[in-house]
Amino acid sequence: MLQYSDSSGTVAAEQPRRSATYNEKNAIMSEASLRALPPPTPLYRWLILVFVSLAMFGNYYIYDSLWPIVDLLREQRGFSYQQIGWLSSAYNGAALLVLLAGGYLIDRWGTKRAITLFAVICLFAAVVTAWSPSFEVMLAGRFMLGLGAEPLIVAATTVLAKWFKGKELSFAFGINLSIARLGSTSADWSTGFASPLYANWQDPLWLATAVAGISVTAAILYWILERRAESHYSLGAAEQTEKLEFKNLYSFSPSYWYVVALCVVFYATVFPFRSFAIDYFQQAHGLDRAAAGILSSILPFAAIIATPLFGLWVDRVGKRALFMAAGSLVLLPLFLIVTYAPAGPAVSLTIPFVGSAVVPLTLLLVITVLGIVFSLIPAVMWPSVAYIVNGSRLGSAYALMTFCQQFGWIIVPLTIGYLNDKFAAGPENIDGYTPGMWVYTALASLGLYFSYKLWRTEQGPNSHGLDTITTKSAALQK
Ligand SMILES: C[C@H](NC(=O)[C@@H](N)CCCCN)C(=O)O
Repeated sequence: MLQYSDSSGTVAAEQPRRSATYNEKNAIMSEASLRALPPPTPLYRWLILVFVSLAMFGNYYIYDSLWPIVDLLREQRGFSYQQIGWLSSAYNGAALLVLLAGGYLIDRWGTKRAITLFAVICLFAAVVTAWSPSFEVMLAGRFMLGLGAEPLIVAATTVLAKWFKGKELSFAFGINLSIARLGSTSADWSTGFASPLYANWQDPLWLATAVAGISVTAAILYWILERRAESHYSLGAAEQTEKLEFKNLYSFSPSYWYVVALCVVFYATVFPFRSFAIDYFQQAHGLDRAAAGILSSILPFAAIIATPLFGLWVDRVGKRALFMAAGSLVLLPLFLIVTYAPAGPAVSLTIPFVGSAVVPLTLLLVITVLGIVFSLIPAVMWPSVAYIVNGSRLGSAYALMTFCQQFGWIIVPLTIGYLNDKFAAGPENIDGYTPGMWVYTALASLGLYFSYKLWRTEQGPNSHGLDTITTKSAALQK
């Protein structure tokens, strides 16, 4: 009879006839060698982080490579805004399907094989998206991207948890997310450093395919490193990846559901806004593509720097629910300012090796503030779940949150595309973009409502300490 440690650390008896999963076998093998081998060196841990994060870099680049060519797809291939919305939502449709099985596959194959396989799926997705002028083929490519990209993110998180648990886990998550966001930023910057490619819709997508190659290479290097580590270091028993489970949903507390609701409306606002932003800056504000790309890049670029800093700050001062409410409040007026406020004076922006842009001050300020909110809310929201949910159910809680996130994110691009088409949005009719901006504003007000409810709950007897637990208070409790 086999014995293995489950994620809560208890030893369970293996059921007869069920073959051991990859992690179970790994746990048994590492039990035997645990005493003989030294722990991995810090350098080895950080190398693992770099390769897994580079796999994420490619993943985020491919996802965002579509947005700088929205105008070309409309002009050269006659796509409507609604078809652009479908190209965005196809990713989420696939993610909804695969997230149900993702945890199982990662557990079965182990993260080495899973990350490489998902990176290869992303590479194929990039090829299919760039391949043919047919809308249906492109849609299939974006669907395939959802099948690879979202479970790759889950697998990467599993790797970080395994290598950094009890070490610098939050900081490692912050660095991982920053490198991933560099992928989004680079896709926006490609309008500058790769501007000759933007003569047609296809070449920027081939560039994305090349970046997908970086992702696969990084995944293979991670595989080699982790395999070497298994015989040189004691890695401890691998955690089992928790599955998405729909039973016992009711047992999560109201605070958890307020965080999930905030997550749904927050990402349903920011990600679709980014999808249409470069085209919007071109059509409604008269920027050229390179300037629109540079302006759009400020959002993920701000997040690269500010997300880890907000993480460190919040760990020191607590006040997590308050920070989420404050971020939601700041988000609320931004889309209306973009729509109704005067453009203000033109200001010049230069990004070394990328290019320069002259952009209206109002847009620059709004995107910068949006970038700060995009750093603050994710930096506080994702780690907050760990304070609300019991450790043994944390994996399920995150999987469920990511699953719910897709529902908002699938609907909004379709809605914005529909509204832009219905109101004939374009350079001759800038007002046609206004209904879409009101949709973002309505979602942001829901975000404010959910974060206020969370804050109120956390002030009362059912608090989980979101506003009170700090690194200092946690250390005193030990
Ligand atoms: C941490 C969070 N990640 C997600 O929301 C992922 N489910 C999807 C990311 C897709 C980006 N192209 C984030 O990025 O804030």
